[in-house]
Order: sequence, then C-alpha cells, then structure tokens
Amino acid sequence: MANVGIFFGSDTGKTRKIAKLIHKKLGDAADTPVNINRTSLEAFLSYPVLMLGTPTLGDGQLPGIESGCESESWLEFLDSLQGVDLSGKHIALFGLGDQVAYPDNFVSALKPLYDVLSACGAKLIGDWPNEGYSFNHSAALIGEKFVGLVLDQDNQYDLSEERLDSWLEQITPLFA
Ligand SMILES: Cc1cc2nc3c(=O)[nH]c(=O)nc-3n(C[C@H](O)[C@H](O)[C@H](O)COP(=O)(O)O)c2cc1C
Repeated sequence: MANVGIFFGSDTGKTRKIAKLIHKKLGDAADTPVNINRTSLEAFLSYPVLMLGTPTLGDGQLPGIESGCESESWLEFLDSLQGVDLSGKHIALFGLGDQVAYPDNFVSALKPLYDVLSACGAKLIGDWPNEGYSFNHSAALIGEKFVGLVLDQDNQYDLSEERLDSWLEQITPLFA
C-alpha cells in the first residue's frame, strides 16, 4: 500500500480526471484514486496522507443525493466521519468549480470538507492563493487563501496543470 490515498467525489467526471492526473504525477507514492462512494471508512483511514477532491454542486454544496447527484458522495461519507479521530493525518484538498456560472459560491464546498476534517483533528495542508480567479464570494477562503487547490476546468482549463504542479511542489515536502 502506498503512503498517499486519493479520494474524490464527482458528478460529471472532471474531478475524477484531476485525481487521475495527481496519481500519475505522484507515481508509486499514491494508490489509484477511488470514488468516495466506493470506499470504506477503514480503507480511508489506512492512509497517513490523503488527497481529497470535490466539485462544488447545488448552490455551494458538496456532492451527494441532497445536492442533486444520482449517487451518494461526500455528503454521505462525511456523516460517517462524525467522532472519528484523524489526528496525525496530513490532508490536502483540491476543489473544482466554475467561477463564471457560480461567482457567488465559487468552490464553496471545500469549506464544509475542511471544517469536518479539521474538527476530527487532521492537519490540513495545501492552502492556495486566490489570485488569478474572478468571483464575488467563496466560502472556501480563509483570509486571502483558499483552503485547498482550486481548479476551474470550465473556464481556465489551460491553467490547471501548471497550478497542480505548483501545488504538488508546495505540499509534497510536507509529508515526504
Ligand atoms: C448543478 C450544478 C451546480 C453547480 N454549482 C456550483 C457552485 O455553486 N459553485 C461552483 O464553483 N461551481 C458549481 N458548479 C460547477 C462544477 O463544480 C464544475 O463544473 C466542476 O468542474 C464539476 O466537477 P465534476 O465533473 O467532477 O462533477 C455547478 C455545476 C452544476 C452542474
């Protein structure tokens, strides 16, 4: 088993694609990305380092039945994390959103993910500057920084790989 577990939620496949790209870049350090609705709590907890990806759906929500997905996803999985001890784990978040169509809630779903994982004692790494995006509001900001990597595959597709490389460069020394 590798050191890094990559889990994602996805409605139309874009977050899955980024998860696969992260896996390709990390090589043997990471296991094959798994949809969060296809894992168990035990498998999730077996990794010391987690990279967790999500789109923002609904109106600033995590994916799941309540936000209009056909399958369960992060909304349901987070329920199973209630009371779980994640201390000692390093967790990096990556979020996809659409700043043009949803400027009032850009990548906001990263924040509930961040809040639940922090409350469980995890060390969240990989915050990301808000420069280079244009939006009105995002719940995913703490001060000037997003709580994780932010990619907009709908409008800034051409910037994603460069952003991803720079983010991986920033976080890999923190857990290598
Ligand atoms: C119904 C719907 C609601 C969305 N709501 C938001 C939103 O509130 N904020 C945002 O930044 N993006 C929003 N998006 C854009 C998606 O997050 C974006 O297209 C993302 O790349 C989809 O990833 P996926 O293919 O992994 O599901 C929404 C998309 C859809 C279809």
